[in-house]
Amino acid sequence: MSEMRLVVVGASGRMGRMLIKAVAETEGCTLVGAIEREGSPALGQDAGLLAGTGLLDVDVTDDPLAVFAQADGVLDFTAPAATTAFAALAAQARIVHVIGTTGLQEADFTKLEAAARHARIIQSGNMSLGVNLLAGLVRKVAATLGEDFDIEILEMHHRMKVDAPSGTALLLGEAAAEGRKISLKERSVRSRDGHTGARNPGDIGFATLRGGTVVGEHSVIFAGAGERLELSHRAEDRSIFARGAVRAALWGFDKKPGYYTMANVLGLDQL
Ligand SMILES: NC(=O)C1=CN([C@@H]2O[C@H](COP(=O)(O)OP(=O)(O)OC[C@H]3O[C@@H](n4cnc5c(N)ncnc54)[C@H](O)[C@@H]3O)[C@@H](O)[C@H]2O)C=CC1
Ligand SMILES: O=C(O)C1=N[C@H](C(=O)O)C[C@H](O)C1
Repeated sequence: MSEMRLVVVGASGRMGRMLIKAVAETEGCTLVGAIEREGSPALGQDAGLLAGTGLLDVDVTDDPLAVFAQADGVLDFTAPAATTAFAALAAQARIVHVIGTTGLQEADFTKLEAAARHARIIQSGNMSLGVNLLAGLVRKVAATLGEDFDIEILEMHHRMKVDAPSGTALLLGEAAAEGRKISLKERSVRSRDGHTGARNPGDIGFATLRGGTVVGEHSVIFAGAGERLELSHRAEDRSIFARGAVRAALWGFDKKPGYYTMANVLGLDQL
């Protein structure tokens, strides 16, 4: 099979630079484009120099249409409005679109599902092996323990993160809700303040911490009477997400158009 030609969008972001490096270091793929938003100071710079890998002879541009036409896949860790626009372009170009962007709302997911009629969309709030394995464990524990164990999800991220709860916290909440056979939308409690009254049995609570340079920490707490079980993941380096995204793109290369997740890529969908 020929080398997969990949584009990184959001090239100068924290994840964008990690993705450029991961593509450059992975066999079987090659970087053919790097996209940034209009007005970004990174425009015109060499993507490799930007990412600290050495010259790659790929200039950062703000013209995705021309670049997607020459590519097999796009790696996208940007922002919801950008991601839905890139999905439409990926559908037009019939390519793989790996989406790590979080903070997506229902209307955004509807657009991504429409794009998945022609693109191979692989979307996940967390591209690491550890978190996707954790989600499987959470689903099993939630199914095993009854409603007398309260589920609370705690996350901490760096001070620059703009969305809450994190995509990972929501992914873990969905796994817990699936295990319990309830709807997360109906049972999630996103914040508490003031006289809230006692906790409703069966709710799934979320708590968010932000500060410093924390890459990403998540705990799912099952709190019962007299005992507590905690399942946790700590990301120590953003490269785990970037390597996961490149692995997802390579996995998607020979797949049919559709909407896939990291659990499909990692073969954890039956867990
Ligand atoms: N699913 C996962 O495993 C992970 C997801 N993320 C998510 O990825 C996203 C980005 O995170 P960071 O890299 O930390 O943020 P960042 O703010 O450092 O990077 C985002 C980049 O996207 C660019 N961008 C925004 N709109 C654009 C457009 N229309 N065209 C081209 N570029 C555009 C920005 O200029 C910026 O350089 C967030 O939603 C974050 O939560 C982050 C890490 C792991
Ligand atoms: O913004 C981040 O940094 C991260 N975002 C993802 C999320 O929202 O869960 C994944 C990871 O935890 C880092």
